[in-house]
Amino acid sequence: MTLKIGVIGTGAIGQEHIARLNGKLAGSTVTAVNDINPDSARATAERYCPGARVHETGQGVIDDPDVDAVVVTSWGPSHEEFVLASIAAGKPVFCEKPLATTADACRRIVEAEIASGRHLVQVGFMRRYDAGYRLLKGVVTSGRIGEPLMLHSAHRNPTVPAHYVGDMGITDTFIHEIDVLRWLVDDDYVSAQVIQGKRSRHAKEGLDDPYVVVLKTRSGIVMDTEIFVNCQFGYDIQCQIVGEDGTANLPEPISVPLRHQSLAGQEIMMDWKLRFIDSYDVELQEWVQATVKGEVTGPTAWDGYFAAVTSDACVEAKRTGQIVPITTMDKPAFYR
Ligand SMILES: NC(=O)C1=CN([C@@H]2O[C@H](COP(=O)(O)OP(=O)(O)OC[C@H]3O[C@@H](n4cnc5c(N)ncnc54)[C@H](O)[C@@H]3O)[C@@H](O)[C@H]2O)C=CC1
Ligand SMILES: O=C1[C@@H](O)[C@H](O)[C@@H](O)[C@H](O)[C@H]1O
Repeated sequence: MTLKIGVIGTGAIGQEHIARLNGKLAGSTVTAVNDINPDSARATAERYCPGARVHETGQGVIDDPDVDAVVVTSWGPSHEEFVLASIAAGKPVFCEKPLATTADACRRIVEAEIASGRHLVQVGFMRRYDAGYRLLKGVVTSGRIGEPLMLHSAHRNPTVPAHYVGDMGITDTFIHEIDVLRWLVDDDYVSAQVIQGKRSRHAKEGLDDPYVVVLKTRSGIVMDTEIFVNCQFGYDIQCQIVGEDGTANLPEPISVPLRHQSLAGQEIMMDWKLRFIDSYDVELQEWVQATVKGEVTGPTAWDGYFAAVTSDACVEAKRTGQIVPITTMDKPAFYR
C-alpha cells in the first residue's frame, strides 16, 4: 500500500520532507499541501509533488479524503491546532518538533490521543534515528562503560536567522538534546539550571548566547549542554557520556581528513539540514512503514509533552538563575 500524505507548512523542512516522501522514500506519496503563504504552497507543489492538491487551509489538508496521514511542518505555535484536528479526524500525524510550544498544549494533545483510543501521533525528534546516536546508545546499553554518571554535550550553530529570538535557544535548539539525552540513558529529568556564558559579540540584541544548561536525572546523572548559536565556525553537535568504567563519544560525521595550506584537519558542516540528512530519511521511512501497519514506533506525544515540560523549566531556570524542579503528570498507561 502507498501511504497518501498531506503536508501542512511548505517552508524549509516542509520542502525537505515533501521531497523525501514524494520520491526518495518507499511506500509514500504526497497528495495535498498547504501553507499560510499560498505562493509557497503552490511553488512547492509544482517543484516537489506536481499533481498534489493545494489547499487554502491546513484543515482542508486534514479533511481531504485522498490523505491517509498528515505531516505538520508549519511554525511551532500552529502545531497544536493541526495535531488536534488530525486526531479528531482519526488520521495519523507526524509533527515536527516541538509537538507544541507549551506543556499545557502538549498535555491537551496527549489527552486527545488517549481519548481517541488510538496511537496516532509521532514527534520529529530525528536524532533518535541518527546512526551515531544509535551507536552511542548501543554502547551504553551494552554496559561497557558501566553506569552513566555524567554527560557533556554541545549544540552549536554557526549563526541563526533574524526570526530566531527570545528563548529559542531552548525551545527550538536545546529541545533536541532534551529528547535525545533522556532516550540515550533511558532516564527522566528532575531539575534544570541555566548558567549564562560570557556574551558573544556576535549575539544580536535580545538574544543570550552562549549558555550552559545543566539537567539532573532521576537516577542522579548530571548532564551539561553548551548552547551556542553564533559560534561562527560550523554546525557542531557533541556528546560525551562519562560512565563508571569509561567514556563514550558521539562519532563525528564522516569527512575526508585534509592536509592543506599548513593545516591538518577535517571540514565541519555549516548546515543542520546536512548534518542529520540521513536520520530524517530513516525517521520518515520508519514512520511510513509503521503508519501503514497502524502503529507508532517513534517518539510519542508523551515524549513531546515531556520535552515541553523540561523546556518550560529550562526557560524559567534561565530567567531566574535558580535550579527549577521538573514535574510532569504521571505517565499514562497508554504510553507504557
Ligand atoms: N527536526 C529538525 O531538525 C527541524 C525541525 N524544524 C521544525 O520544523 C518546523 C518548521 O520549521 P522551518 O521549516 O525551519 O520553518 P520555515 O519558517 O522555513 O517554514 C515554516 C512554514 O510554515 C508556514 N506556516 C506558518 N504558520 C502556518 C499555518 N498556521 N498554516 C500553514 N502554514 C503555516 C510558514 O508560512 C512557512 O512556510 C518548526 O516547528 C521547526 O522547529 C525545523 C528545522 C529542523
Ligand atoms: O531544529 C533545528 C532548528 O530549528 C534550530 O533552530 C537549530 O538550532 C537546530 O540545530 C536545528 O536542528
